[in-house]
Amino acid sequence: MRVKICGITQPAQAQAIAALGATALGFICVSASPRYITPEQIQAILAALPTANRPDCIGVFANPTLAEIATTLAIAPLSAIQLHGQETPQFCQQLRQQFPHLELIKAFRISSIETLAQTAAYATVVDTLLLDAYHPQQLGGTGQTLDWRSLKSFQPQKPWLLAGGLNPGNILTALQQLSPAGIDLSSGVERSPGDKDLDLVVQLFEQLRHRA
Ligand SMILES: O=C(O)c1ccccc1N[C@@H]1O[C@H](COP(=O)(O)O)[C@@H](O)[C@H]1O
Repeated sequence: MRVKICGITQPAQAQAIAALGATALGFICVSASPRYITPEQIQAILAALPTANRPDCIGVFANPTLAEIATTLAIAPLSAIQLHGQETPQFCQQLRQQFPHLELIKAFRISSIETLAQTAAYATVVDTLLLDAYHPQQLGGTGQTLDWRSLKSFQPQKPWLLAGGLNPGNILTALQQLSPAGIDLSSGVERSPGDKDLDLVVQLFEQLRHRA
């Protein structure tokens, strides 16, 4: 299972989290977020990571322009882009055409079970879907959980990642109910926004080992 730790801001924490077993690291490219880092800061983190068994490096954007993504990629060679705003399938298609080597992840902030239907329109234009909890004022990193039971019937045509308020204390409960291709954690493994708590990341992987 993929394990993405998001909201990384420090090279040493990125190295430690990769060594603990994270398969993906997320970098927040949304300037309004307290976890925002510049393309230059991302570049410094990528340079600190080992080249062998390197985790996927994912830039998280919300309603970006193609030019903004291109500028970021020119500085920081990310392997994937996560779109966390109201990006259309047409925009995803354009992004895919411009950057065919990138994994495209489309995030959906789910306010009700009915909103899951919108994911179908993206199945052919992205590689991976991601479900996060809805918050009226914040785009992400909210610490709010989804109603996992209501997602049991979610069987999309693409692999999907579960996000939203996951932490070492609730991850096994979530995974008893759902079988996503991966999980995505941010505020549930940090001391303050962008400052990851390595003890909590260790606890997360201990919990995941119990499941195996
Ligand atoms: O983390 C942020 O600050 C953020 C800002 C803008 C868009 C997305 C953001 N984070 C994403 O939120 C989810 C889960 O967060 P949490 O575990 O509930 O704290 C994750 O997909 C992050 O990529």
